[in-house]
Amino acid sequence: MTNALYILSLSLSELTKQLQESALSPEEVFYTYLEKTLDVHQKLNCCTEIILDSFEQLKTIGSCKRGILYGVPLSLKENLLLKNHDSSCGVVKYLNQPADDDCVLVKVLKEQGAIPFVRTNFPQALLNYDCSNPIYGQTLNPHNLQKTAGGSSGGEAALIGAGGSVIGIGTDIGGSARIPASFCAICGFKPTAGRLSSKGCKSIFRGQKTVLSTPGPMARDVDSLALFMKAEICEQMVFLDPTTPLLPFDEGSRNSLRIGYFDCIEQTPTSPSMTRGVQEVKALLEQAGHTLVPFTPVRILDMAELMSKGALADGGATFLQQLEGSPVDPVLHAQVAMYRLPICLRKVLAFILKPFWPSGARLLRSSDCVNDTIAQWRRLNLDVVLCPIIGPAFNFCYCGKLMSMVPHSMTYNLLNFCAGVVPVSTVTEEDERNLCHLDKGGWFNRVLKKAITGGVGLPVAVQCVALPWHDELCLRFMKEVEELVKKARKDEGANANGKVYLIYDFH
Ligand SMILES: CCCCCCCCCCCCCCCCCC(=O)NCCO
Repeated sequence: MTNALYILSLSLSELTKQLQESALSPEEVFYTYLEKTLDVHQKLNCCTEIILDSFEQLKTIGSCKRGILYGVPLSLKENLLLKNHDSSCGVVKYLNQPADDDCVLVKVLKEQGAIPFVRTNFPQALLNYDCSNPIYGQTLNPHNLQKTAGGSSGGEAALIGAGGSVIGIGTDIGGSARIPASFCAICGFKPTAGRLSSKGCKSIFRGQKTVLSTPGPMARDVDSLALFMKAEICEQMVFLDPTTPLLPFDEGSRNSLRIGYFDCIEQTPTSPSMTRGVQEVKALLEQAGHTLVPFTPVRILDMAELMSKGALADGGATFLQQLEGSPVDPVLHAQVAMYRLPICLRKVLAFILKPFWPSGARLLRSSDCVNDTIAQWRRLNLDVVLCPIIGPAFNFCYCGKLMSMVPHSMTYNLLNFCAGVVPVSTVTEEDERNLCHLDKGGWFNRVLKKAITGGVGLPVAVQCVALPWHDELCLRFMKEVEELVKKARKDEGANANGKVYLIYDFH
């Protein structure tokens, strides 16, 4: 194995150990990843710029030798502010407005010895889970170039999934760190909003508090996500952003868990492979001695309504305003067409739709989704929940037509629970044959069928959820899932039946 292949094969924990012990130098690690990133970008169009300041940072990195991430090259989604760089969010009017300062997360990571070296792609205006915009174009999926990488942190997921970065940061208001992780076979984590600083994470809306956005790490394995959280959660973060809690990262230990599970949710399209992923992981968890309890998400239709009316309380007016002067990317056409409908026409449509699609037509009602959900967890005495995540990777331009799938991920932004995604399997021929069941389930199911047709071999992931501020527990649960899947793969004879996904094969 060449030195480059060796470096690229190391997990984040192994890499940091080798750097701290001087078995590898920051220079050889940096240039190895830079070369790989350039190669991956040529194929996938996942990057927006190489951060030239990183070459300067590399020269003085020795002063950060005691940092947790000393010498580790790091990738960043473009909406994370970086001093003297634009964060366009794919919108023309944000071009040529360089930031005055780095965002807090980047400042802390630099102190911890990490070297941000590349910025990554996203969908225009960030409120979509595809990955294309008129400035940087479409990002492709590393496992099938005919599919999207997902979004909105799709550039991160594609780059990490193809081996061009060992750790990166995405942002997530509706699934944007988790959905592309699912599409690209990596792990993505949405912490409880507020646990990590959001200061300097640019969004297209300001002041929207109903559905909370948060930055979150993305990497090839769960340990890397945990190491990232450990590096960020420190006194300096609280000093730079006192809105974050003085809550040290607790590595803890893994005990037997009581796990709620469900493999589909009402009125929300779910693909056969997403359902199978949950069922297979449920069986593995039971065999390992955990207790699995059926769980029905409470008031999901109320929540879907709150998501839509919270994230777009003005009916999409601000969203359209921000796009003024920009060409609109094709991934947004379905959404923009809806936001442009006059309010009176929407009301008429809602009236007509009500008997056929009540959830899409109901008026906002008051409800207490957070406390109802917590009460349900307490009644069942749950530690965590296992559930599906949107996937497998879609054909281009279908994400905007399938906003009806967003409750799979956005529910946990609305509730402000923490949630993460772990790849567990690949799409089988049988999953593909089972797509015929989607013909029966209404218009959205038929669109989903078109979106995911031709997906054999693509990654399948599951979602792990925990209560607010239980980020460490969520990560420990994700780690348990990851380890059980790896062990099952070995036991079943190295993927002989095509069921268990070979996590590292793609890298
Ligand atoms: C049964 C019908 C349910 C419809 C629910 C519709 C909710 C629509 C909410 C508006 C669209 C949100 C898309 C979110 C995609 C992910 C975006 C994201 O996380 N971006 C990160 C920004 O930092």
